[in-house]
Amino acid sequence: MRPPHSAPPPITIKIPPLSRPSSAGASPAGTTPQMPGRVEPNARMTSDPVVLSEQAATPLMSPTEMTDEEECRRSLLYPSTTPEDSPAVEIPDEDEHPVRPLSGGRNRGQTSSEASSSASGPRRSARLSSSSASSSVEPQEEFEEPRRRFRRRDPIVRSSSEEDVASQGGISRNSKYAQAFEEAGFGSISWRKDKRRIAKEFAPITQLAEDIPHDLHDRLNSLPPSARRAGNMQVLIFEAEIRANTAEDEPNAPPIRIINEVDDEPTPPLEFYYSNLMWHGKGVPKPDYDALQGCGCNGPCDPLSKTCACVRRQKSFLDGHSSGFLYDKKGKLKLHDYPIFECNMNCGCSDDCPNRVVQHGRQYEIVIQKTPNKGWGIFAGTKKIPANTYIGVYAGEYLMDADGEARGKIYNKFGRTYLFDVDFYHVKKHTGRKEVRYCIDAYHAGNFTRYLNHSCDPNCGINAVYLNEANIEKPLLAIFTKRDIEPHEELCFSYMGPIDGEAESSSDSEDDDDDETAPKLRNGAVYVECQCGASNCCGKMWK
Ligand SMILES: C[S@@+](CC[C@H](N)C(=O)[O-])C[C@H]1O[C@@H](n2cnc3c(N)ncnc32)[C@H](O)[C@@H]1O
Repeated sequence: MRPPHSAPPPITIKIPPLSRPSSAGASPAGTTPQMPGRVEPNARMTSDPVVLSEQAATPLMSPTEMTDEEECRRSLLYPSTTPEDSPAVEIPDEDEHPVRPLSGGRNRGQTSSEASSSASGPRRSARLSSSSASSSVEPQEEFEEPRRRFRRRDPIVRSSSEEDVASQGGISRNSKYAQAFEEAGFGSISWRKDKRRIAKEFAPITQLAEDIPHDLHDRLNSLPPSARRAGNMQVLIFEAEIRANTAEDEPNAPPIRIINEVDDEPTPPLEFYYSNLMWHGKGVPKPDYDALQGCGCNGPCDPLSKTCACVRRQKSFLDGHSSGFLYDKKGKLKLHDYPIFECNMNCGCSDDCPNRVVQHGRQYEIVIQKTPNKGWGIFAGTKKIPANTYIGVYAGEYLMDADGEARGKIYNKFGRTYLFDVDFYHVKKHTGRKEVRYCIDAYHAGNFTRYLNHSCDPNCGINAVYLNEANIEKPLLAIFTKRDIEPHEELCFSYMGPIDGEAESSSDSEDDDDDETAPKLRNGAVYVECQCGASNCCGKMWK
């Protein structure tokens, strides 16, 4: 359970730390993520052309001050819990927290009580966003009821249709077997009639932010750096963790390699749980399956269909700029910056439907590689990646915006941001709400996309995509290439979102340091000069 909301300072979120001191209060060597010289503003990545608000933040700290700051960070990120906050056993209910966006299932990690009892590790943060406003909005739904891990399900006999189940090896409803089953207390259902119910039963489980596992990194971080480096162990374990944690939702994705030819840091800091999933924070509603509309197509959907519900829904969000689905026959994106509505678990169409791309996962090799001046980045592998190819989902914690704001202030102290505002134009238009309601934080959980650096001339873009989610305010953030990517070329997107107007004046700078690359203080937040190297570089990553 999370601590009481009343406790100041404003952060009331408790996330299980990935790195945890072995004894109370002390952080052993290697447990604290290092942030050599990279400093970020309280900025958010954005996909909409919105001006980012510059928030108060502390300036860069000296190493000594950083050490002193650790206790502060811990108390902010992982406030201590009272006994009533930490029930002895919490058993999640799959009904209450169903689905996750990408296909496949995953075991849950620790319960929140286990997590809170071990909380204390330091974290860094900052935020990425698709636009920039901020707001604290009343949650639609809260996970406050006790959760049960197991629920009893009445046994059922599944049959796809009355006519042909027997020929497929199934049990027809009229067969003697079905009668025997029913006499024994088993019900029977048919696919045609009970499609939605069956889909819901097999829907993926919603992951909760409070359950983000951290034991693997805790163990690794408790080892001295020399031990972690022996035999390339840290790299091998990092790469293996990626494979293990994505095996279900990206079974066909080429393996991700980690390369550093710049310095001797073996991998990025061991500070997050590698996952392609969305981990729901407090107050964030579970995915809405009930209102999720599916099409009734058989086999692959026809993009020219006049009756397919998914074609019609997609069309209604295209403002006449395209027709059919947003993917062509090869699964390439036809139009950037528009929301994508893929066929979903309530659809009758087949798995090879052209409107299922993101849900099939990454198909191209990518590499996590250290850059000389921007920290870690994402690069193409040995093969060219064609334009308009799906790369990955910006995975992490789905948070209420107010929680993102609070985290952002802490993250500023570390100078890196993984917060991303979900502030797409179509969401604002659809809801009539200008404020950002949710954000995604890839600091504690996320995938390789958290290493995508900013470029003023980006070769990738971000589209809102809806898989198994009817809530227009909760899309996934899918990254697509915007042009052909050469082998070994770095992949970047714009942290400012699509640039459709003049960048905001930087006259509000509080620091007129002559050194162009020195971190700048603006309204208390620390900014780093953009190092993208593009010919049109405007020198900054944030509006
Ligand atoms: C989302 S992280 C990207 C991954 C990051 N490089 C890392 O090592 O974790 C954003 C941070 O990367 C760095 N960064 C990204 N793009 C940059 C750029 N164009 N110039 C300088 N630093 C950049 C900044 O420190 C920024 O806060």
